[in-house]
Amino acid sequence: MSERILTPDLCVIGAGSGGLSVASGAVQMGASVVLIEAGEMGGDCLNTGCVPSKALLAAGKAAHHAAAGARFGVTAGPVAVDFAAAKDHVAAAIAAIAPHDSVERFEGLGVTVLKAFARFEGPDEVSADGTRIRARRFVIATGAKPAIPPIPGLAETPHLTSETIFGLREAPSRLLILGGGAIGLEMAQAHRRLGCEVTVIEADRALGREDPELAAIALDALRAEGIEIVEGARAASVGAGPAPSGGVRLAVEDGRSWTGSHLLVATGRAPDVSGLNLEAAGIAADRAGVKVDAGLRTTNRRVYAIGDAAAGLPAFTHSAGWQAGLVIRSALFRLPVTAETRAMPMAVYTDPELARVGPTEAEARATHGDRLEVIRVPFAGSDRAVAEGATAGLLKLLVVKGRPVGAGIVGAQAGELIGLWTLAIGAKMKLGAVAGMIAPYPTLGELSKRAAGQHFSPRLFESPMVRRVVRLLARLG
Ligand SMILES: Cc1cc2nc3c(=O)[nH]c(=O)nc-3n(C[C@H](O)[C@H](O)[C@H](O)COP(=O)(O)OP(=O)(O)OC[C@H]3O[C@@H](n4cnc5c(N)ncnc54)[C@H](O)[C@@H]3O)c2cc1C
Ligand SMILES: NC(=O)c1ccc[n+]([C@@H]2O[C@H](COP(=O)([O-])OP(=O)(O)OC[C@H]3O[C@@H](n4cnc5c(N)ncnc54)[C@H](O)[C@@H]3O)[C@@H](O)[C@H]2O)c1
Repeated sequence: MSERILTPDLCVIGAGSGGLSVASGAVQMGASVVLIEAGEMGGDCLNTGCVPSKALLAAGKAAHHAAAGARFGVTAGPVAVDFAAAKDHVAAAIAAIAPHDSVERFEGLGVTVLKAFARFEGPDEVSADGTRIRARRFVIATGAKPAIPPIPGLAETPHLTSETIFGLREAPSRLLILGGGAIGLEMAQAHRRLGCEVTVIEADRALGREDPELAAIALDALRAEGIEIVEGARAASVGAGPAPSGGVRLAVEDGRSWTGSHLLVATGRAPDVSGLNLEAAGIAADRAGVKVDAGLRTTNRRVYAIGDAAAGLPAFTHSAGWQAGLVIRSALFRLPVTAETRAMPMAVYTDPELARVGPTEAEARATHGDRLEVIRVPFAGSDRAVAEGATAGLLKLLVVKGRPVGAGIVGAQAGELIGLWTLAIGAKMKLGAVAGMIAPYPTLGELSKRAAGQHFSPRLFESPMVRRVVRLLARLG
């Protein structure tokens, strides 16, 4: 049988958040596109990442609210959790979104989809299950995999990762979670609220990349729900738990140990470029991922890399989607692009949520020194937060010369609230625009207006000059 040879404008490897966005955008703008996917269409986000994690958190939230109505004068009977039914909700959420990412939809758009594993055969050729693709441009969008640390005993001990935990049909009675980052804490709260005992063991600081003042509010809330979060505890060994209960035993460097029915390893993710034969195409990569320049080109100028597979870029679905847009501009329209992450937001979807755009206070202080102004607005000052009993929260705004450079929010709806600051920072708006905005009352959105207003209040309310002008005008009648 002779080999099939395809010669599209664009060949995209990986049909996850990044690859799907490039393929659909490019084909709808008239490019011929081949999209190659070895696993499930939709990649990590749809199948083992964002969607199942947010669906499981939603199930946990339902259980929590059912049990927490007494302060509103609402009580029901004892709350019963059917863990398998919660997993049915997770599966239903994936199934509802899957058609949007499906082979059928993409072929309907005109993309040639190959369900196969891709590897480079040379600088301008990729092969996939007997098909050779010689494209004008290639995009590597192969994502990342859970990174499993070399802890003695871990490889031999059954453990879960984000790729397997959503498949559990029975609730773990006692879940140990290694790693207090986004995955560890989202999974901790979802499982705790669905009735599991949960301990999180973190080598450093939980939510360690976030502002400690904001992280502390989220961590206090999680601890108050009964989640044990142990910080500064680096795992030293893993093995079977004591008979007869068995399970898993995890020991940390200072000698303490915990036993659990299950262990989730959530210690970060590693770019997935194995088997791509990058050397054949002259593409440099290391443990951080495929090396890219500011225009997302690899060391082979025909080839771009985006998303979790690319080194040094924020590893989120919205980040991969935004990079896809840049690649389309560069590859199809030959316009110069720069992957500048100044206005890249992030959110951790625990309750309360924690969201940020721009640097943390410490990072901004290192860059701007004394020019940095820090404005804090507690959620307790929001009438809406009081009405809803959601006063645990803080908005922290970082300002330099009258413009916002960063915002961090912990509290209800933080992931939604960060949108305004993402726009303001991205568009380099002045704070006056946000201070002058009319926010509906009572909304949490008023917190943003109030933060911007706080920048002006000393200049308005404590200024002798303003007082003199007002008195003068009053005398003039
Ligand atoms: C538990 C969890 C929760 C998350 N929650 C969020 C969230 O709430 N918000 C958010 O923004 N991000 C979240 N993320 C991160 C998000 O899922 C990733 O950043 C995003 O999926 C990266 O997209 P990508 O296109 O780079 O890779 P992926 O979506 O992983 O897609 C890569 C695809 O490439 C395929 N592939 C790999 N190698 C080959 C090959 N050689 N040939 C053919 N195909 C190949 C893979 O099978 C895969 O389908 C979460 C991640 C996890 C694990
Ligand atoms: N809401 C979201 O946007 C969201 C949710 C989940 C995942 N994600 C993406 O997935 C990525 C991976 O998430 P993650 O939580 O696995 O990684 P992470 O890097 O955010 O956190 C991993 C944590 O594990 C700790 N750790 C590492 N080795 C350890 C050891 N031996 N013992 C104890 N602790 C150890 C680290 O100190 C770190 O705090 C995130 O960075 C993010 O890009 C995003």
